[in-house]
Amino acid sequence: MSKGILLVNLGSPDSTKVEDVRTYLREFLMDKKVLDSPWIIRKTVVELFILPKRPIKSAEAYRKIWTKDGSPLIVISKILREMVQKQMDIPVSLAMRYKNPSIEVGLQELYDKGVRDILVVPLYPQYTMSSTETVADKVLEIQNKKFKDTEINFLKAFYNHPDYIKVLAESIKEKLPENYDKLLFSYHGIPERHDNKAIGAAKRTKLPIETYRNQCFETTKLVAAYLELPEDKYYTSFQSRLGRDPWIKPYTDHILEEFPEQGVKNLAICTPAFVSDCLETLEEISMEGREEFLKAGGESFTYIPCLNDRQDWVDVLVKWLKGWQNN
Ligand SMILES: C=CC1=C(C)c2cc3[nH]c(cc4nc(cc5[nH]c(cc1n2)c(C)c5CCC(=O)O)C(CCC(=O)O)=C4C)c(C)c3C=C
Ligand SMILES: [Fe+2]
Ligand SMILES: [Fe+2]
Repeated sequence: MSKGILLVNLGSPDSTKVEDVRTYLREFLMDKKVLDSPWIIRKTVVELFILPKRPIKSAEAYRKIWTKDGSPLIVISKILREMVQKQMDIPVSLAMRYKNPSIEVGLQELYDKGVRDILVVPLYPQYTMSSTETVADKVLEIQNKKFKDTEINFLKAFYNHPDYIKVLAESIKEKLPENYDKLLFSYHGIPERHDNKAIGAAKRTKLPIETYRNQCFETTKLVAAYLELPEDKYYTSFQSRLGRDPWIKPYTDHILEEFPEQGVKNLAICTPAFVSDCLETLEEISMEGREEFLKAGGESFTYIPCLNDRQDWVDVLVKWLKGWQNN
């Protein structure tokens, strides 16, 4: 069977117009793997409490990072696809879990090229229900509706893979200032309830299911070991909180406020839950986070970019994809 690759990232609104941001947030937050309450409660919360105002604030944030070619997340993902395609002799397509290009379009593109054996690559190093699992759900739903004669497999989460750790660590090393007090690893957060579900599933099934929080700490530990960082030189925290439920801790915004009074004045920060820079890294961390830290008494703030279109990252992806292709 003819083989092909589908790279999948999260997705962005089509534009920074409030209405486009609202449509995007509706699709995103109505996903039961993101807001995991019963449909009627989710619908009420999303329509009555989130969608009237949040899109205005989010659109403003998107406007600060938007490029002439669109959302950084999409632009970078397109470049990544092109670079991977250059080194692969099978078709490589790109899709987004929310909005465009959709997973349906990505699968159709491969199908029209005669591909029937597909490796889906969720572009998330750590897996959890609101990232990797919802990509798999959507892909399988569409396969079942339209592409029943295809075989589909998924690339495993790579949060502890030595190839990934090496490129991540090297990307950090290149940007780490000589005199920094602490390197903060800030990961996208999730509600604690999501990780509790993973703990329940691990107990019930005796499968080696790792919580998202533990995976993040493992990524930090492996990068720190690679870079030979002493324990007092790095810290792990979680960003992007939404709503009133408890999310996994510690919270990045609290840490950024507390660090200066603990003597951490020169901070470097990386965001390893994201392989491409996006709203959460460029605006929430590099703009808002920087301001918060400096206001609290911090002196220097170095934002370390995501892997984006680094050649060593492309080479690692290509190595993994060729491994699958030749299997
Ligand atoms: C309940 C809410 C959310 C969960 C759970 C969640 C998990 C999660 N998200 C990412 C990756 C990204 N999220 C991004 C933006 C974003 N995330 C949420 C909410 C949850 N995410 C919202 C509402 C938004 C939109 C912006 C906003 O209004 O604040 C992005 C950036 C997208 C972009 O266009 O740049 C990414 C990427 C992961 C990996 C994850 C679980 C670990
Ligand atoms: Fe998110
Ligand atoms: Fe955010």
